[in-house]
Amino acid sequence: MRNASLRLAAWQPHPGALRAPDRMRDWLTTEGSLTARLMAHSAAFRVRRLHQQAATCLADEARTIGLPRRGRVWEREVLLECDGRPRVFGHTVVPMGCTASDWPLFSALGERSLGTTLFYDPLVRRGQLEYARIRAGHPLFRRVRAAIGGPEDTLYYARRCVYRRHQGLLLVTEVFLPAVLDLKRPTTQQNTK
Ligand SMILES: C=C(O[C@@H]1C=C(C(=O)O)C=C[C@H]1O)C(=O)O
Repeated sequence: MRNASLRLAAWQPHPGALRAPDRMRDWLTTEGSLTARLMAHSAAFRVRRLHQQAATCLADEARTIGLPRRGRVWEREVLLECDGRPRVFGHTVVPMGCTASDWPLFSALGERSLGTTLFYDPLVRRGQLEYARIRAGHPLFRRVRAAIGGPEDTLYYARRCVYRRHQGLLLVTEVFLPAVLDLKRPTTQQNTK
C-alpha cells in the first residue's frame, strides 16, 4: 500500500489543531446534540440509515474502544439530512461484548436519531470530543464518497466521542459534509450558535 498511515486519522483533543474554516469550526464545536442543532436549521430533518450490521472496527478506533485491532463491533452508519440534502455522515460502533441492557434502544433505532436517546438518558456519560481531518485513504473517506459522491481531492472535518452507559460504550464519529455550511441560521436564534 502506498501510504498505510492514511488509513489512520490524527485525532486531536483540540479543534484548533485542524485549522478548519471558522464556520466549519463552529459546527465542529457544537455543544449538546448535533441532531437538535441540525433540526433547528432545517424545515425537514431526516436520519437516513445506510446500514446497521456486524463489522470490524476501524484501525484508528480499536484502542479508543478497548478492542484489539480488527475487533468485532456492531456498526451503524447514517446520513443526517436537512431539507433533503446530506449534511453529516454518522458512523457509530459498539463493541460486540456490550449487551442489550447496556444500550437497550440501539438495535431498534432504525431511522430515529441516536442523539435522541444519548442526550436524554441520565445514565449516559459523554467523554471528551476528539477532532480530525479525514483524507483520501481513510476508510471513512471512502464510505462518505460511496454514500454521497464528491471529489477525491478533498478532505472532511470530523469529530468523535465515546459515550458510556453501565459497562457499555459506544463511539460516535460525525463527518461534517461541506453542505453543512449552506444551512441558514435559525431565524429565532440569529445571533447564537
Ligand atoms: C450523537 C448524536 O446523534 C447523531 C445521530 C446519529 C445516528 O442516528 O446514528 C449519528 C450521529 C450523530 O450526530 C447527536 O445528535 O449529537
